[in-house]
Amino acid sequence: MSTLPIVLVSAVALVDADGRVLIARRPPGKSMAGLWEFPGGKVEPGETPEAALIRELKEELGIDTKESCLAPFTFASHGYEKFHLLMPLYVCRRWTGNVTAHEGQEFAWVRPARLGDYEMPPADKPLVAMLRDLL
Ligand SMILES: Nc1nc2c([nH]c(=O)n2[C@H]2C[C@H](O)[C@@H](COP(=O)(O)OP(=O)(O)OP(=O)(O)O)O2)c(=O)[nH]1
Repeated sequence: MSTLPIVLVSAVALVDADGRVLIARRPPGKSMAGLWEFPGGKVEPGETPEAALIRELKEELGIDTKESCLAPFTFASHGYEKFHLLMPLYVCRRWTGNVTAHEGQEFAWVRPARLGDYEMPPADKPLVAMLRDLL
């Protein structure tokens, strides 16, 4: 049996009016630097996954959304070497403010069919397939 800690990370596919999805590039110095990911981050103790996302979207992108605008879509359950990632993925089509790189990150708005052109963490592969087929 694995004794790896389970790390809960909330992530979101922000979808714009043209049906494109926002991905962000992991900055140098972090684990998996240079890979593209869905915005989000670790859920802190005492926080709900939705509250974590609302917080991260404000911190990372400078946008505001609310819980009722976060629709559960699917999740990733992936064994990394040092931890097991459990990552709910929400879809969000309504927010206020303009997406701006608050933490110096690079962004891309991408059609679901083109997400495969961007290198993403292994946990994200099944998520990309689901977005491509179901979004
Ligand atoms: N936000 C986000 N994280 C992802 C995705 N796919 C994936 O494997 N992860 C992993 C990368 C990190 O290990 C973790 C998110 O942690 P984080 O972004 O909040 O924190 P971090 O980079 O400072 O953490 P660390 O891994 O450098 O310790 O989840 C994704 O699509 N979006």
